[in-house]
Amino acid sequence: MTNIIPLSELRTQIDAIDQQILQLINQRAKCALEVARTKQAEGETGSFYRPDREAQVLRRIKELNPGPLSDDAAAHLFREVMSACLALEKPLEVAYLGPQGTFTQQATFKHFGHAVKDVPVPTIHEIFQAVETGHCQFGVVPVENSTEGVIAHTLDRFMDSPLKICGEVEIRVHQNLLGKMDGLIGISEVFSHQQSLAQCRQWLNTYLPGVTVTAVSSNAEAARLASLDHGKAAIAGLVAAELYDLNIIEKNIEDEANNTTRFIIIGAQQPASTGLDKTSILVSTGNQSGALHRILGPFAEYGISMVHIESRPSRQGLWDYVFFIDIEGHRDDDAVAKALKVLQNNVKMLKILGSYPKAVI
Ligand SMILES: C=C(O[C@@H]1C=C(C(=O)O)C=C[C@H]1O)C(=O)O
Repeated sequence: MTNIIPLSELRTQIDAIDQQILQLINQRAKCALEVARTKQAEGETGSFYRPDREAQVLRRIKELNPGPLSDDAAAHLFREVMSACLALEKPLEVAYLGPQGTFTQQATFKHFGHAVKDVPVPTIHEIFQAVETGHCQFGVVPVENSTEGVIAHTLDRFMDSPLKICGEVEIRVHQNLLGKMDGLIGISEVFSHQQSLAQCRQWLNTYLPGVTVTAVSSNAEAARLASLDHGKAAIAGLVAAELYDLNIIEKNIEDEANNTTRFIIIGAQQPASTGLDKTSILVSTGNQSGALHRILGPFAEYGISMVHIESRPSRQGLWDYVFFIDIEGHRDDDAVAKALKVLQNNVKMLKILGSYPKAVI
């Protein structure tokens, strides 16, 4: 028989370990504060947050992790430790698509940790504005969903914004039917954001045929409305259920099993190369033949993978388009720099929206 260690002894061990962890974390926090002082002494102003350095710290933790904690669990713990360390100086102010309880808020905490000051903002346009005016240092906006495709508002806003993309984060999006009722019978209306409604279209047709479906400004707003009327339901995340004290009538009602939304972090910063980065660009060719060839040629020539391409009307002429493109690598990496230089000569306009570390957690 294996030797069973008494509970009291295990708890004594855990208490002693916790004391050591606490001391070490505080030692780390003091170091992080010193980093801030050094940055200040070197003349840096504004935020001491460094997305490139944070990505490297988290990647290293995953590599070093001996287990039994999973690499992801270890990285999440360190995400929070870093967040708390950075907040000692001054918590970052991050604008996100509110109100509280949205998936964008979840994405904000996943990327920055919980020590940020999260500032709910009602529209994507105003999130850009909040960062452009310096009201917040960073913003978090959805950019694409695996079921529904790009969020056009976000892409379009980049056409005239000086802001850069300085990070990305993905959230596995589970949709749920929430309400004050106990089941599907008697539901007269369902509220949700238009993206979420689209992600649950088949489910709604199958289980709530003929029920009025109304798009509102956010899932959290839908949950709030459902909390006011016992005959009306909302489609939203579980955080919204808790926030508005709603029953979970049906869980995971999204049509696609891997429904995932990608969010980007916008700000004035331009992170340094980490070796595992992406670069997003905006390209306009004018209404010419062979336009796509001129765009893709330089990437093929320098062996650069394109992860995403999306076209949007340029709004500068009928059938004139701009392309939003994500490639692998950082603008300072040799091959990417060379390809972008060639591209610049091939097209009417090239705007680098940012080079940033690939999502780590
Ligand atoms: C400590 C630094 O500053 C901040 C805090 C970090 C941390 O706690 O590890 C990492 C990057 C920055 O966001 C640093 O630049 O090294």
